[in-house]
Amino acid sequence: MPASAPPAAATTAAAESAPASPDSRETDSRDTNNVNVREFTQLISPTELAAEYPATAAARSVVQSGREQIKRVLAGEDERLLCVVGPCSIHDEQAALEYAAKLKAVAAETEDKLLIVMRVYFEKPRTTVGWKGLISDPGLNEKFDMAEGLRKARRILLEIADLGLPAATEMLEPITPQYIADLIALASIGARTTESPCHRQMSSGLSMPVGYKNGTDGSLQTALNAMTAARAGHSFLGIDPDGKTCIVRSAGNPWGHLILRGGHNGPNYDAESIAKATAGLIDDGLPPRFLVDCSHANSGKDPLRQPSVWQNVLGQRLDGNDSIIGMMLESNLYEGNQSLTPDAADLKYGVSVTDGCLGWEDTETLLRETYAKLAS
Ligand SMILES: O=C[C@H](O)[C@H](O)COP(=O)(O)O
Ligand SMILES: C=C(OP(=O)(O)O)C(=O)O
Repeated sequence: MPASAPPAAATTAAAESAPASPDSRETDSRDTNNVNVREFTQLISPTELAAEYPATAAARSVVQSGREQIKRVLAGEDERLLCVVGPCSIHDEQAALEYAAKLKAVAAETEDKLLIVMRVYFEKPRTTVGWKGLISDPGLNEKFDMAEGLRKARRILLEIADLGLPAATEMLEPITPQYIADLIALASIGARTTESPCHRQMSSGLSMPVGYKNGTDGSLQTALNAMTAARAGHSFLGIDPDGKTCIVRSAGNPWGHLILRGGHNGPNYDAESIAKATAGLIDDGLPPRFLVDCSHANSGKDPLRQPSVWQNVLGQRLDGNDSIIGMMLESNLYEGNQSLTPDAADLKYGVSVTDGCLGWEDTETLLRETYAKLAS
């Protein structure tokens, strides 16, 4: 400490004996609050965003009908196979819409046996660090223009709904649903957040069915507990449509379901794991019907292994196991994945920037083969 600086103890004694002025109170608060925050940036409210991109009657009808069809599959009242298919993450509007148009064509031709819902994932939960998705960083340039990210997400969802395709997404930030949930037919809570009380509470108020991945460690009970928790009503902190912080009082969401995605110890789509999941659901008083994610730890993150996982699970279903109500597939226009580039304009078109995906041609073949097997 320089010789001219006052001794700290003296400063403290003076501060203790003198009444605090408004200025010193402000200084005190700055010393202890938001120490590691660099900036707050106000965001457009959900109501304002919806006014910019209103849900058309046609889009609302696709979402409503998608939710109802999914609920019937979950309830065991509709025997079609629920196929949640699409990119690991959306980063390019044009590619997302090209993909959606292709998927819609297959969905229309196979709809008597398959209920196809497109993965339209805008929020990526990272194991450590990495691009967190289009809502967080729409420019893929670490500028984090989240107002623009939310705009893009809403616009893409509207365009996909206008094509007549229901959309599925992961709900990661508990703030996000107020901005886009009216356009989502199916939500999921990821393996990294299934154990989080905040996400369970959020799910209890969501308007659509919600799938819970098993934990990254493979833990089934984490997802079963999430289902039980989210079926109950909760009171929790959130935002309202005007973007004001508020107490949210939810009614509980009865449409929770399990998604098996494998774990650190390996896959969990084999017959023994499927039987264990069915028994676990029954033991916990939960409906014994679930999805299998053919990607992530079930494919060892090798996108080209997804078709064999899919065929295996489909085989179990064809053999009579109707606990399996559907599958999830990570698929994009083109196979594989790529690293981010300093300029997003240099990215390859239609290739994932997160997990590797199956390419469109193989995806279409898989869906059509599946249809043929179910129809025969
Ligand atoms: O589905 C996407 C990824 O598996 C998830 O976001 C985790 O990715 P990471 O382990 O590369 O961070
Ligand atoms: C992140 C995802 O999966 P998981 O939570 O299973 O890792 C995902 O499906 O995009």
